[in-house]
Amino acid sequence: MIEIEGLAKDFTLHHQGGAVIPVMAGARLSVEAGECVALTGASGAGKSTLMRMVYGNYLARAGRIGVCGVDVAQASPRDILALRRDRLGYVSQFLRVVPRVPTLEVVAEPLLAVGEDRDAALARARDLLSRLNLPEALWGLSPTTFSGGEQQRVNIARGFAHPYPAVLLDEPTASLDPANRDVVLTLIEEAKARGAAILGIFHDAEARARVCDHEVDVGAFTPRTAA
Ligand SMILES: Nc1ncnc2c1ncn2[C@@H]1O[C@H](COP(=O)(O)OP(=O)(O)OP(=O)(O)O)[C@@H](O)[C@H]1O
Repeated sequence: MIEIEGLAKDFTLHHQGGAVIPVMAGARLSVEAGECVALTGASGAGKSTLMRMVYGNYLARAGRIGVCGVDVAQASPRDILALRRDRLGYVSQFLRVVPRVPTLEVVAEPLLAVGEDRDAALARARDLLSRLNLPEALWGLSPTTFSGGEQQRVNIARGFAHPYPAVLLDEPTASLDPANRDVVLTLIEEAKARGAAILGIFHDAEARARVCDHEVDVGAFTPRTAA
């Protein structure tokens, strides 16, 4: 489902004399269907950089990033957008909200994008928002003014609306109370049970112990020259 081999990344600092900083080399990992793999390693080890390469936001210098039959390292922007629509979900810590779009639509949108029936998409959105304890009074409002934790729950509902075969999670329980954290971990378990391959960053060790099958220490891929 997710197969990474020989992945390398340099950052070129164009505003600092073009200095080239090698941050990753020889990265490899695989996530099978129904598995959740946690990226670990010290701050600055490259966890977020690796996730951004898998999602196609950062270009790799070398290597292969196979996601559901697409090599993201080589794919065209159009193929990456199609992959994100149908097969690869991403729950970041922060919601990027389109102004004036009501919460229910924000959550249903990924389902509508793959051609799901509108009533079914809205029903799924309502179900997720109520499981995540977002008050019904907020569903018709844009999430722009919501609290950090409310926005994170809208983002999680949106990320779990469509049953993507591959999912990236960036600290999905970061600003949640224990009850909502438990709901999110249950959503992750349900996604695994339906065969999703999940790659995530979890600073919450208990969450990692509950849902993750393996850990990959990204520090092992830090080039010596950058250490
Ligand atoms: N856009 C960028 N330009 C230059 N260097 C970058 C950029 N993004 C990340 N880096 C560098 O790449 C390295 C890895 O950063 P990254 O954010 O991936 O680490 P991380 O493991 O996610 O850290 P944290 O746990 O603190 O979030 C760091 O040395 C960082 O300074």
